[in-house]
Amino acid sequence: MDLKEHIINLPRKVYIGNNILEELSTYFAQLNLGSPFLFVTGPYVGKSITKKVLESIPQNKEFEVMTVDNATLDDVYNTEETAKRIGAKVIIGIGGGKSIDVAKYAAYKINSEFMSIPTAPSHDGITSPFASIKGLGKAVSVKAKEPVAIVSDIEIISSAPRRLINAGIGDTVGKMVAVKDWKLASKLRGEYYGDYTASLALMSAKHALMCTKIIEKDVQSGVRILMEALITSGVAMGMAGSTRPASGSEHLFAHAIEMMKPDIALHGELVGIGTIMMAYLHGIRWKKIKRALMSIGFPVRARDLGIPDEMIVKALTIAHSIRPERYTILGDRGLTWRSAEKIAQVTGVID
Ligand SMILES: NC(=O)C1=CN([C@@H]2O[C@H](COP(=O)(O)OP(=O)(O)OC[C@H]3O[C@@H](n4cnc5c(N)ncnc54)[C@H](OP(=O)(O)O)[C@@H]3O)[C@@H](O)[C@H]2O)C=CC1
Ligand SMILES: O=C(CO)COP(=O)(O)O
Ligand SMILES: [Zn+2]
Repeated sequence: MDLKEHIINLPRKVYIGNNILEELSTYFAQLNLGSPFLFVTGPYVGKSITKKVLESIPQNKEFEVMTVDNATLDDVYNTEETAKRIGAKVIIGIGGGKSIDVAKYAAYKINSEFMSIPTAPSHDGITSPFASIKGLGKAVSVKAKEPVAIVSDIEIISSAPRRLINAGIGDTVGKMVAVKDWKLASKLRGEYYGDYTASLALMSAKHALMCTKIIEKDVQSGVRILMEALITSGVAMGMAGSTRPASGSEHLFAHAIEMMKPDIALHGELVGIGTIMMAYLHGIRWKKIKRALMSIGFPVRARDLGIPDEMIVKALTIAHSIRPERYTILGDRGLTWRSAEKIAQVTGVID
């Protein structure tokens, strides 16, 4: 048994409920977090949700707000500089995955606290200690800071556009494939397989499937289940000390598309499509996953997202090379053009 030191950093508190963003100052006090605070937000969320949140911060607390358009190294650098200039004690990401990742990585760089305030349930970076930053020379996420707390206001999150909610379901069902890939790597390569963290990731995927049955009738209940699933998946990554439980071949496909055409679709949308195809390769119930996604209006065809068929096939053929150290069903040599085309056609992703 490998008894090497393994340190797990987890969030101290998860606040979840309706209209709880008004309580932010109370949470700062409960967590003993001093000001100045630096809020990192996006252009849309900044003008709407963040503006409202700031109204509830007491006048004696110092804070500054930064707006980031993207999650690039430049955005991180600007955030770091601002945080140093104002002596920020906490960097707070408020918005979608990009704002949260910039805040998370900047906090890691300057060793300040990081707080996560998601405004959409579109990804599982909400709790994870990893960040996806463009410009680091990697398509995949890197180690960053775990959140001291997560504040999940279900009222706000469930009002996010349906596309963002569906993307979160796509990111989460992907764990079914990710865990299969991990098990395979353990069998074929002797890689360490963490049963406990794999179970957590799998449970989050099952909850995402459950969410597809509820969300049409009751958005708030569906989103609450989804948020718990996203938080659980993030915790699984934190415990594993790697994104292994949450990212396998389905993510490699998504990263391959993102490399070729950044921002062509939401992260979770690409992961959802990747999940259907990789579940087919693994011989697991890909039709059930596809049906569940279709039932919520999730874009399951390349053309629904405006992605050319050739790009899907190309992504399938290069996906294995993105993170060669993480063995998946794609193997070391990847798929041939013909087999990739067939997989995409059989699963109905392309015509
Ligand atoms: N760290 C990790 O482990 C993980 C990181 N990721 C990363 O996260 C990113 C994907 O996150 P995602 O959220 O999909 O994309 P974005 O952060 O790009 O957000 C998509 C859009 O949704 C908007 N938005 C957010 N909340 C609301 C709301 N309540 N109402 C209306 N619009 C809203 C954002 O506005 P605005 O313009 O104001 O930002 C943005 O325009 C990728 O960069 C991906 O790599 C994904 C999974 C895991
Ligand atoms: O998106 C992620 C988990 O959902 C992170 O995965 P990567 O480590 O592949 O970037
Ligand atoms: Zn993901």
